[in-house]
Amino acid sequence: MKRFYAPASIGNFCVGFDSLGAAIAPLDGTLLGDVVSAEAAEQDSFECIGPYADKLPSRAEENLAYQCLVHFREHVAATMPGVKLTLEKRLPIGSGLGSSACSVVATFAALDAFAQTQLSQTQMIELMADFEGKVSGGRHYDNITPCYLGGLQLTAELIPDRALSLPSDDNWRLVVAYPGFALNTAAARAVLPQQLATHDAVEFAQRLSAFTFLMTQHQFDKAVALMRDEIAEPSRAPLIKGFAEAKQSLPELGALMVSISGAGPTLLALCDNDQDAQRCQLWLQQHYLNEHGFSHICRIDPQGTREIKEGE
Ligand SMILES: Nc1ncnc2c1ncn2[C@@H]1O[C@H](COP(=O)(O)OP(=O)(O)OP(=O)(O)O)[C@@H](O)[C@H]1O
Ligand SMILES: N[C@@H](CCO)C(=O)O
Repeated sequence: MKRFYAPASIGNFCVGFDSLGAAIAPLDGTLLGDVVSAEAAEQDSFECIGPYADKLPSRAEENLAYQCLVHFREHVAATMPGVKLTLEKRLPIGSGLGSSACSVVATFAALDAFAQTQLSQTQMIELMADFEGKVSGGRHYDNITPCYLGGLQLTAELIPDRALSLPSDDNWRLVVAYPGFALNTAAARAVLPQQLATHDAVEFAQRLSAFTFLMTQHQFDKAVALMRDEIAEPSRAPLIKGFAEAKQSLPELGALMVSISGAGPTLLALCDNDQDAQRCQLWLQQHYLNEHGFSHICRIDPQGTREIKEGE
């Protein structure tokens, strides 16, 4: 049996709309992501279990993981033996934590290992991005690539091998708070501006290129000081109850930057020490989460998708 874990990720990472993303790992060791297993069977079958399984369509045909299996058999490994695919859905849907990417990445990683197809990194990322594009209303790589490869990734079709891995500060504490309601990614993309003024496009390019350069130079404080999202946040913030208040309150508690994770509604607060992160987390627990929400203090997950043992 092949069993793979794919971690949650933060799309956009504030300054890199559709182009920058980070895989995350809670400091307390919680597996914040989906798990997929592939085991030999007489014929193909699919099961979806786990805490968020009941939030997905009940028909296998509508589940992305099953769609990935059908595609893999038809287009990649026609002679693969029969497989029982099980998705353990551990991330909420429409969370801004790359939930669909997690299922897609874990499924293709498990199938590639099960069928011993040994696809290249680029082939895998392209397969995965096709499926992400199907549901989110746009083909973007910023959840797929960090989820698959780990780390902080500058990622796009025009980038060699689709990904450039950036260093990050070991002191960073990423406080993520999922408020407990869903925001559909396609809906959150529909409110984005259709066009950018030349000045805004130039400033976006300047900000992302300076951020990237400073990160490669390990000048993390200067890089963080540049972090602003003027592309997506202005039009998405009104869709997220409580975001504006959090953005105002958290810097006083030590957050160096407050932004929307991916398409939202998960909020990201960046701190550089545990005490500030704990203060921000407490505020978010008290003011941002409903009874279905959760929060974690995370670091960047350097590993990305990986094989795990049964029971892990
Ligand atoms: N295995 C799956 N995981 C997640 N979504 C799935 C899956 N299978 C089917 N879907 C459907 O795909 C859509 C995913 O919606 P959306 O893109 O908003 O969510 P998301 O990827 O979870 O968002 P985010 O990237 O912000 O976490 C939903 O309609 C959901 O029902
Ligand atoms: N870059 C994508 C991420 C979706 O999680 C967006 O912001 O729409």
